[in-house]
Amino acid sequence: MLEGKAILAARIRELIELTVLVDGPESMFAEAADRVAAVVSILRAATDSEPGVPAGRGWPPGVDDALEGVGNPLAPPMIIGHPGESGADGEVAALVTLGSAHEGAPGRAHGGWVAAILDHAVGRAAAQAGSPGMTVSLTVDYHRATPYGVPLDVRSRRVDQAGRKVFASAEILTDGQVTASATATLVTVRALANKAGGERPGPGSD
Ligand SMILES: CCCCCCCC(=O)SCCNC(=O)CCNC(=O)[C@H](O)C(C)(C)COP(=O)(O)OP(=O)(O)OC[C@H]1O[C@@H](n2cnc3c(N)ncnc32)[C@H](O)[C@@H]1OP(=O)(O)O
Repeated sequence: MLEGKAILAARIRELIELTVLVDGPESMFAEAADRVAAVVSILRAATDSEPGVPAGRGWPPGVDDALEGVGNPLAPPMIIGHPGESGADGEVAALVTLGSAHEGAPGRAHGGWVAAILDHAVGRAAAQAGSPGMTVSLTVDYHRATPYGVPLDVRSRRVDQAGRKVFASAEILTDGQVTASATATLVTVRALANKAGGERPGPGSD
């Protein structure tokens, strides 16, 4: 594990939260922006990559993953349960805590983030069931407010399979109540199936 990267990402998440929450004089923002620019230049000096080029994160999800990567400041991150902690019948259990930066309607998580969590959860469930694939259809039902600032319990499972199509479902719960649920169709992709436990193909492989 890249511990230093995870620590940096955690600090950046804090920075994002505070940037959303804080109000203050222009001078404070200017000073903070200058200091952030200094940090950016440290990282820029260490890479030839340009922002926006494919990161080639590949498979399986790693430290830079968009949802569960502890080294990716955009990832909440989602903590996927150890197989031993999974729910019954091959359920995948995960925990995720969103913050103020993920707010949509006042006081509740943005529906897009809720959908992203559910999308990732069904992907994880398909992979755990031995059929890693890509989501081709995701139907989300928003039952009640999904809060931020508290750990959310995420459950997912493969429901069925027909040829390359994998059907999966997932829910987000808080205080034992389902706030959002999803059903999904994924299509198994040969490169993922071949590499589920091994090398990491680039994005767009099939
Ligand atoms: C472990 C970590 C989990 C990470 C989870 C991340 C989840 C994601 O974000 S995945 C990224 C978002 N999804 C995508 O980018 C997928 C975009 N789609 C694609 O690239 C292509 O559709 C691809 C490669 C998956 C499949 O293409 P292709 O191999 O040509 O399959 P295709 O023949 O069109 O379809 C296969 C089957 O799926 C069905 N299908 C395709 N699209 C849909 C759809 N939207 N709804 C229902 N069924 C569909 C087809 O009808 C076909 O069914 P059948 O076998 O019965 O004829």
